[in-house]
Amino acid sequence: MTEAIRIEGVSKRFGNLQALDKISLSVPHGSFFGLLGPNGAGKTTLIGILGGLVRADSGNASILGHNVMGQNLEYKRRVGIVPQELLYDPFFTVREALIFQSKYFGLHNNGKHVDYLLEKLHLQDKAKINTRRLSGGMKRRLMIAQALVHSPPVIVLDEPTAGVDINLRLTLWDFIRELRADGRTIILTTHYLEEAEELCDEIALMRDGRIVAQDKTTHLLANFEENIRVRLKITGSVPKTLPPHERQGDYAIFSLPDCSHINALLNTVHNSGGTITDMEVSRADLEDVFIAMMKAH
Ligand SMILES: Nc1ncnc2c1ncn2[C@@H]1O[C@H](COP(=O)(O)OP(=O)(O)OP(=O)(O)O)[C@@H](O)[C@H]1O
Repeated sequence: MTEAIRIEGVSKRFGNLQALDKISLSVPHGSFFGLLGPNGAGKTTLIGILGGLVRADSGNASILGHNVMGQNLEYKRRVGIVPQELLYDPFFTVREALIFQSKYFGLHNNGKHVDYLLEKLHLQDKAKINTRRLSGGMKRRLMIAQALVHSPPVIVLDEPTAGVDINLRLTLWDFIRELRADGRTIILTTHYLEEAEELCDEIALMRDGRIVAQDKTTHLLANFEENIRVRLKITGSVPKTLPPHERQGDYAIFSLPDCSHINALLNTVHNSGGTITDMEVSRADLEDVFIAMMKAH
């Protein structure tokens, strides 16, 4: 598989703050890639470098083989970036803004594609409204449409669902999945980890300007050592020799490597005269992996 994005040893300082520290990352073309990390990890700075908005101090980055750091702006045709902040031009209607954006790319007859984007992003009935009059969620949809006017093969979405209601979030993901099925590469940052777990086939976890893990989502979950979570409510005599656990009110929470350890746990409770009055078993999710990784680094 070719690489949609290649980042090699990219560093960026803001004054005393090392926002990015020799980041290297490879995003396969055609993948749905999640870039996750706590506030301030450096995700937006890295995306800014890919979009030519932030100048790296050192390192290299390319999109589909086109360097993003030199004078050649050819890479801009290959990528559509949806930034986190709501940026819009208050002088245009929604449709005018998209037609205008198309012209930046030399697309002078882009009306059909603009109408397609308006429909897919549920903005048709807002087409003739001034962008100032859009709600926050609608402005975000307009920004997504703006990033797609030139049908870029690589799409970078920095928290696209922040401030978007649940119905729209679902339709938005359907649309993004369609784009992906069409062969595009999607790079996503989000703080909704269940969203990342469902959508992304590969994930990089960032912290303090560094990548602390990068793997297929299924591998990250399968290799997590505390894969099974058992929540028990024990009444009667609570055994003194319980394996390590956390307390949550009346419940004891156990993290086990796999299901084969459940029997031994239940036997320990039973043999000491304890009674289990409630039990819940769940698999670790991306949030558990994320929290454990952040603690470890
Ligand atoms: N222009 C700037 N000047 C100074 N510091 C900056 C600038 N841009 C970002 N930073 C700092 O760099 C660090 C990384 O910020 P960045 O926005 O890349 O993080 P992030 O992972 O996108 O966070 P969030 O999840 O909150 O969006 C932060 O400590 C931030 O305060």
